[in-house]
Amino acid sequence: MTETLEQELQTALLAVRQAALICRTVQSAITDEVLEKKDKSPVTIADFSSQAVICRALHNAFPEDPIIGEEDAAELKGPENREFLEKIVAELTADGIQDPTPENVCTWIDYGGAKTYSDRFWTLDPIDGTKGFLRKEQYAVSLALIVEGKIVLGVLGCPNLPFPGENPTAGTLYYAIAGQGAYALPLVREQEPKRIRVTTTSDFSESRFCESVESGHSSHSHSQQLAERLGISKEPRRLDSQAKYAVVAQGEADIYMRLPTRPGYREKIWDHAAGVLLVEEAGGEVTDIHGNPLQFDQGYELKNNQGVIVTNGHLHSLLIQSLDELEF
Ligand SMILES: Nc1ncnc2c1ncn2[C@@H]1O[C@H](COP(=O)(O)O)[C@@H](O)[C@H]1OP(=O)(O)O
Ligand SMILES: [Mg+2]
Ligand SMILES: [Mg+2]
Ligand SMILES: [Mg+2]
Repeated sequence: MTETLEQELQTALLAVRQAALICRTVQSAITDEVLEKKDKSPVTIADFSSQAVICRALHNAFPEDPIIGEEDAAELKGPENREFLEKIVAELTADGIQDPTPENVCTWIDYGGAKTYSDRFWTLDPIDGTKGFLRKEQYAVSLALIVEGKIVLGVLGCPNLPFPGENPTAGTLYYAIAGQGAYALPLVREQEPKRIRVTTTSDFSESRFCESVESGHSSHSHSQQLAERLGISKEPRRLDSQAKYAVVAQGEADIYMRLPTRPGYREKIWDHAAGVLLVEEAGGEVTDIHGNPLQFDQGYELKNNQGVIVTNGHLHSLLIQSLDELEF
């Protein structure tokens, strides 16, 4: 990568930080402001507010860049959801965003409406782990830039993950640029970025894995069988969202398993892109369950991949081999 991506990095860090702080405000006040999407998954004022501010910032800085975002404003435009839209407007007004009229908010959200692959695009999950967000547990704001099918920049805002090596619940902002390493910044405090690295564990008996809280997103029974086969005895760490990638990248777990619960599900690119680069730049390895690289040039889904396996690198090939043998 000869380009420095400095402007992209600064724009992305500023936007994700702002969105993460908005999410934190909404999470601390959360009541029952949830919409149900067509696929029955929840979406909140914070998901829409986060997508609005990030897409607005990206559009201002890089008007030509398509954004493949998770949410769209279609449902917000219906009269039955006017009150919900007004709440987003009120939230963005309180956050000091300029001119957040209902129309502008919908326009900003829909900047994230690209669906197809292009040579250079952003992908955004305004809140990854909405279920964790609603439980007041882990969630992440995830943004990545993909150029010619390769993830070149990833930013992950994790408002409820403590800064590595510190206790307070102040939250952490992670970023990685291809070829330049993975870093953590406190979400609120000004500080030099701290380089993060995966563990050097090469023995499964000393390893710990993490996985989804939701057994509907990743099979807990299969991960347990695999753990037994490999001699992993430590309890898994269960947490929502791409925070799992951050936990592996900063060496707090050695493995993240995402094992399919049904054959037809295809992972979405915004659920992985930022996390993948973070782990790779921290020295780790990411593939699907068959050991194939994740392909980010197939549109909004990882069409040619099934599940995801993330490790510190040392444990990767043996883990994939055991998965193969288990033939789930
Ligand atoms: N059957 C499934 N398998 C894997 N991931 C899923 C499945 N259904 C939903 N998801 C996605 O898992 C992500 C959360 O993952 P985690 O459990 O690791 O926190 C969400 O983005 C969610 O997408 P969606 O936004 O459509 O709900
Ligand atoms: Mg969702
Ligand atoms: Mg989401
Ligand atoms: Mg998600």
